[in-house]
Amino acid sequence: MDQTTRKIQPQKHIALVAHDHCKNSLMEWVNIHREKLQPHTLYATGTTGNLVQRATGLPVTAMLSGPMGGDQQVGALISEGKIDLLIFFWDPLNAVPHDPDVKALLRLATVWNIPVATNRATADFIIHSPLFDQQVEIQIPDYERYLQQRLK
Ligand SMILES: O=C(CO)COP(=O)(O)O
Repeated sequence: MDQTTRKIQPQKHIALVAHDHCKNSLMEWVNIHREKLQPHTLYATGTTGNLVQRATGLPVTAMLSGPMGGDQQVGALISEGKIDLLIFFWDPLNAVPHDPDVKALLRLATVWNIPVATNRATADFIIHSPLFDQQVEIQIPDYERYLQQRLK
């Protein structure tokens, strides 16, 4: 796949997602890093978003709840280049009914090469990275060229 680049702006669009047993941990993490997260635009799946907003007062654009399609909505935003960073505390110890959606979300985050934290330690590394508040250029699939080649 040919690659092109996309600029991630200093003010980022960040998606927050947590499975039920991980929600407290995510809310605690957001509270700890409230000041750092404040200038950025937050998105989330339904329950996570409402809980984060209630617990921290930060504005969050909430999609549908995960099992009802929220993971897919976040994945669609990633495919459209509208999400720059995914913080997804997924639960490795409990099954969820929408496991294919979880996989699809993680897959699209990898396809579009955005930074992803799937646990708290990685989220800490990302938020403490000097790149967190900077403009960053990432490599992404060159979709225009991909389409042109398929239409030849
Ligand atoms: O299920 C989720 C992610 O797979 C999260 O959904 P909620 O934020 O609605 O709980």
